[in-house]
Amino acid sequence: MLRRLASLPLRRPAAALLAAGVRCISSGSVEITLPLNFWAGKRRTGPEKCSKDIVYEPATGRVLCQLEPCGAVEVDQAVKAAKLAFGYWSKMSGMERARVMIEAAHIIESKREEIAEMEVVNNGKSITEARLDVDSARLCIEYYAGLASTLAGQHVQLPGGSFAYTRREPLGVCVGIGAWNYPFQIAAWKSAPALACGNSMVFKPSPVTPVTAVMLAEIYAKAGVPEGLFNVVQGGQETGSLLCQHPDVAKVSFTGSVPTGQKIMEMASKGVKPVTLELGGKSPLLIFKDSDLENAVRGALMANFLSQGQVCSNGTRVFVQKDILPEFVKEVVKRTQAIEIGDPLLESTRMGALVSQPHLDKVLSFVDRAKKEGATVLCGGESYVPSDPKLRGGYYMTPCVLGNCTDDMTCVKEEIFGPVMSVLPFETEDEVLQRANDTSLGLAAGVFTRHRAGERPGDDRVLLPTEDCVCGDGRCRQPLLDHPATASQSCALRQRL
Ligand SMILES: NC(=O)C1=CN([C@@H]2O[C@H](COP(=O)(O)OP(=O)(O)OC[C@H]3O[C@@H](n4cnc5c(N)ncnc54)[C@H](O)[C@@H]3O)[C@@H](O)[C@H]2O)C=CC1
Ligand SMILES: C[N+](C)(C)CCCC(=O)O
Repeated sequence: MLRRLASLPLRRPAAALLAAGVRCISSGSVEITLPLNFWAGKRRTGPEKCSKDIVYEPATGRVLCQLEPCGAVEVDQAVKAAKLAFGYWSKMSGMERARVMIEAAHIIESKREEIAEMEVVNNGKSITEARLDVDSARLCIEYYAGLASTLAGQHVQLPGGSFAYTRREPLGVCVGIGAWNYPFQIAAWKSAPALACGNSMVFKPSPVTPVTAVMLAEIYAKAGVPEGLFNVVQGGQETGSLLCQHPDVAKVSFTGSVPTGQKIMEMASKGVKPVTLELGGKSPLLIFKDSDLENAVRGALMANFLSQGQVCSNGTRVFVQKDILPEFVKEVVKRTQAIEIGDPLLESTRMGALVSQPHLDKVLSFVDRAKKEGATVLCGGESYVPSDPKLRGGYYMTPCVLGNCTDDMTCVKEEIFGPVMSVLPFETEDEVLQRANDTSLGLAAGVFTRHRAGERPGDDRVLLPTEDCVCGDGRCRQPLLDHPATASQSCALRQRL
């Protein structure tokens, strides 16, 4: 049950309050007492005897709720419920499944503000970002609903009039295990494809952010999925292991850190279960001197400070071509210092709180280590106490830009998962490509330039397949419209490669 500690003078429906410009909840006002597990169509309490984990509100440091980690009995009940639901759901046509999923998407749309607010209260990110997360969850469910009825097998003609055919069959009970940075969105991104294909799911959120996955379970139930189709069990490592090892689980989909991903792959391999892993990153962002500086600066800020920097695909190694380094750094630092930090439920806030005190400490210790290893703090990198007294116990820090970085520093090699940007100068394209690729955490990459590879002034290599070549040679892939070379020069370039 969501209870207001400071109750509103007049209890009005959320929509009416919003229309009147009044936020329904405020940081420090929410206490969650409803059970957070959900299986066979209902919220459930955890085991009677268990040591409860405390869940905190990042914006204030207050206790938000207590978590009852599920043990073997509860995990088994959830998997059994999912197995039963699979029997019904897997026999429905794609079109029938799509109808229910579209209904779930409509409900998400109607509850956008409520879900976003609870995400903020539990995770600490700003309300403007949380709303986009809810939209992305809804869009994902809509997308896979659209795909559900298109899943089809193949017909293969064999000699003598015989034929063979293939069918796309669902696997059964799938397990989803999520990280804390996008709690509602990860639950939706994992469940939507699984459900569209006819599977059922038991989802385990991070014990740090248990609140909104249960809201998704209620939404699916309201939309009309069979009881037990999408279940939520709460807990940490032990509950997660029980799920991965359960004999009735057919597949595990995981989002989280590399070390945990390795353990999950190992457990799943013992049961010969397929796994999908979305793990950490230390991605490069390449900024060439010919780029639009305004675009590049905005890109670097987004790629480092979205969700307080707690995004796996963030471009945290920012390689900047030497010629524009001073100008780029000046602008990035100026704008980083202007980022509004504070109450994540306020519309004006651009950066909320990090997810927990231990995580904040870890991020700050990366900044300390960077200093010891010779990096220069160009701005930020310190814990921050907002002026509002109710936020004083929250987990805030000032976003940080590190200069004088080198490739061997810890801040450049390891995933920090916080608002810390490392800036690294480079001279040539070959050099930066080699350095950018020199990582075992290469999840994503970004490039800012006005020219594609092979088109940069002074660069005569042909790297990207584009439109038809002016020379008429089918294998030649020089761009037709903007290539400076004549037909014969273009062929000559190709031959030199
Ligand atoms: N590639 C991607 O899409 C994303 C990757 N991440 C990565 O996740 C990390 C941060 O998230 P955390 O929640 O701290 O990661 P984590 O790996 O500590 O935990 C992730 C989930 O795994 C569970 N878990 C932990 N040990 C387990 C075990 N032995 N068996 C089964 N489940 C277990 C946790 O309870 C949690 O639900 C970062 O490294 C980040 O890069 C986060 C979000 C997205
Ligand atoms: C939603 N998005 C694209 C910003 C991040 C998704 C990956 C992650 O969960 O960290």
